[in-house]
Amino acid sequence: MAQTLEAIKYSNGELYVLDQLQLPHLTHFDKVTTIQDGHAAIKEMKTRGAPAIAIVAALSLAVDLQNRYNLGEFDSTSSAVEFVRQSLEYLKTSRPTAVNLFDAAKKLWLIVEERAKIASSSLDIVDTYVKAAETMLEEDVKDNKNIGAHGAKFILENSKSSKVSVLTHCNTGSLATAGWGTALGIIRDLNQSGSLKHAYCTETRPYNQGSRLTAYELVYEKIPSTLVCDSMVSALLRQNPDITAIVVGADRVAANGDTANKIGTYQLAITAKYHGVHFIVAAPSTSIDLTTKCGADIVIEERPAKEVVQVTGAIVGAQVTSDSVPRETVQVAAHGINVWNPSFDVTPANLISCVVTEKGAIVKKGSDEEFDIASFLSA
Ligand SMILES: CSC[C@@H](O)[C@@H](O)C(=O)COP(=O)(O)O
Repeated sequence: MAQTLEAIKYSNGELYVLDQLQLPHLTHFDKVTTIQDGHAAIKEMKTRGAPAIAIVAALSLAVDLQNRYNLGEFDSTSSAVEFVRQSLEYLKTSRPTAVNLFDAAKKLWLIVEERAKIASSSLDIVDTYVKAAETMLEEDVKDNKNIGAHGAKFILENSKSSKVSVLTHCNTGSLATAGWGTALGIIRDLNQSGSLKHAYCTETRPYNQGSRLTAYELVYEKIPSTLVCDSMVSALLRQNPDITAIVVGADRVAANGDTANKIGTYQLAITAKYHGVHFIVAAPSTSIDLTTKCGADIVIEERPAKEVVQVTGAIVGAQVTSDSVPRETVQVAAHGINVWNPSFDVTPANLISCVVTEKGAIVKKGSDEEFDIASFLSA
């Protein structure tokens, strides 16, 4: 089986981030040396996907801190601590919806704040922060593999057939995480065990994470798969009773199970319910925000109108080299039309069959058919 793709390369204090705006045409890594580079990569969506956003933010501060320490910029322990605090606040302003970034910033700050009570030098603070950020990178791949295994088990246990077809939305794979992926990790797991009949991925308008990124991952790993436009899913489910489940990721799961994910997820959940197809949310527990009671409290990012009215792609037939692919941006909508471009929507918990985390599959219990996520996580 082919190696999974990599979006984040980090070693010896150096960070390179795959520029996903160039995919699927060109593999180009940008070197990230400052928190400003990390912030821009996230805001411009060169790197995206809830777990990857958190990890790139955390590691951009790790490299920035080390560089500043080597240049002698911290004259005291408290100056290093203050730099960490301000940098985490700044990184949190890059994108608002995915909770993983806020969760990571909170955990990293708590570790540094605790260490600051006994640290005798700025180096101690730098080392403590860097180690904590590196641990997040390592943990994410482990968590994704567990999500993949739990999700595949849930689907197979709830299917009449030993080989299943599934549909996914947006990109939740190696490109959206430190590796392997969440919802796409479930597809990988099913494929690896010979239990996947076919995977379908949506285009995921307007930003096309499905056709540009998920399709790229599926083709790269030779997973049997088909791309459909977002508007084709209901027709596909009606025509193809083999599709057992729709699996999606999450940017934030509220305490009651309401889930913010890529725009278009909600309509998939409605059609899944109508067609009797399992609707599965796959996410690390770091995507669960128990402080947000329900979906109405989740801040939904709105993106620029140009992402809807324009399309950028490689020019068909143009001369391609290993480091450049001629690309063109064209206007596809009528000039002057008003645009609404929310990047995410909220799927109510009552449309979700199960939330799969690295700790297992959370299903609804009792006659009121509600998730008890807090008890599951604390068990
Ligand atoms: C494992 S990634 C989960 C989600 O972050 C994913 O489904 C998604 O909505 C990504 O949105 P994006 O705008 O590309 O960052």
